[in-house]
Amino acid sequence: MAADEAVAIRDLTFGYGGDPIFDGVDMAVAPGSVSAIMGPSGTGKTTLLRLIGGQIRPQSGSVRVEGQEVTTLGRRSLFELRKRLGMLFQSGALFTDLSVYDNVAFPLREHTRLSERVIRQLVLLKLEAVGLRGARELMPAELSGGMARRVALARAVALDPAIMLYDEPFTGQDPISMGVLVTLIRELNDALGMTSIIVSHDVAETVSIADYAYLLAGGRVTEAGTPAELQASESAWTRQFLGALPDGPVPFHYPAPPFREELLGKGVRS
Ligand SMILES: Nc1ncnc2c1ncn2[C@@H]1O[C@H](COP(=O)(O)OP(=O)(O)OP(=O)(O)O)[C@@H](O)[C@H]1O
Repeated sequence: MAADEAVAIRDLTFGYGGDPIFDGVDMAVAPGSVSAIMGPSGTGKTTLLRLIGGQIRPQSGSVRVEGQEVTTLGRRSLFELRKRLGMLFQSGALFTDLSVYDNVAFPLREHTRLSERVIRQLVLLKLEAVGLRGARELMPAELSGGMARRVALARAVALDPAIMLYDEPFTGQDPISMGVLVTLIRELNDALGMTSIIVSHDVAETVSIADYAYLLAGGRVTEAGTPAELQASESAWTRQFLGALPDGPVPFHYPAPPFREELLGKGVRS
């Protein structure tokens, strides 16, 4: 079934058992776009990716991926759907006992019946796309952190997913590797005709390649728009968040009595 939206979320509510994490989330991700999901720690960004991937089910609401309702899919259909979803998570380590080549070949050998000759073409193509065709014989222990993340990216797109989900893809990277990854994510999205959703605390880098960004807070999407629209937002909170400003509606200072009073010992018991 053709879908106007790569991912469409409507009136989503979810909680792990305690307080609800989502209370009416709506989101519409256009095919071919790069979208950023941002928000303070603990607002549920990773949880939202898990709901999109069908790893967890919401209490109510709808999550459609390429027109398919994920929340009611059975195991077999979910398995099929996941082949269309690529995931690059911060914790997604490489198999340490497999070479770079075999790491990228792994999903192809696992999920397809392609011959080794075809698999070789595909692996070399993906490694070329991330600039590491020449590193195919290396073992993961011989790679820098940036190279390892790029191999993981090549592995994540090995099956040509329609949608790529990234969870904190830049964490732990030096500025050069981060710049390479940022550009790569955008280029791969466009070259492979994917849709990408990125959860990241690296606001400036993520926004620099995003077509659209969602800010999550308090169980909802508090603001959504193009980076330019968000930068021009009337909300002081949004501007503070996007500009990484230390002070604003989210105060720098934990609530405390006036400093002068404390220095002078007023109201201090000990
Ligand atoms: N498996 C789980 N069981 C119970 N609670 C969980 C589970 N996973 C996450 N949580 C809680 O759900 C809330 C949202 O977590 P989540 O990791 O989705 O947030 P996040 O926005 O991705 O955070 P961060 O930016 O710090 O990575 C947090 O309060 C977290 O403690």
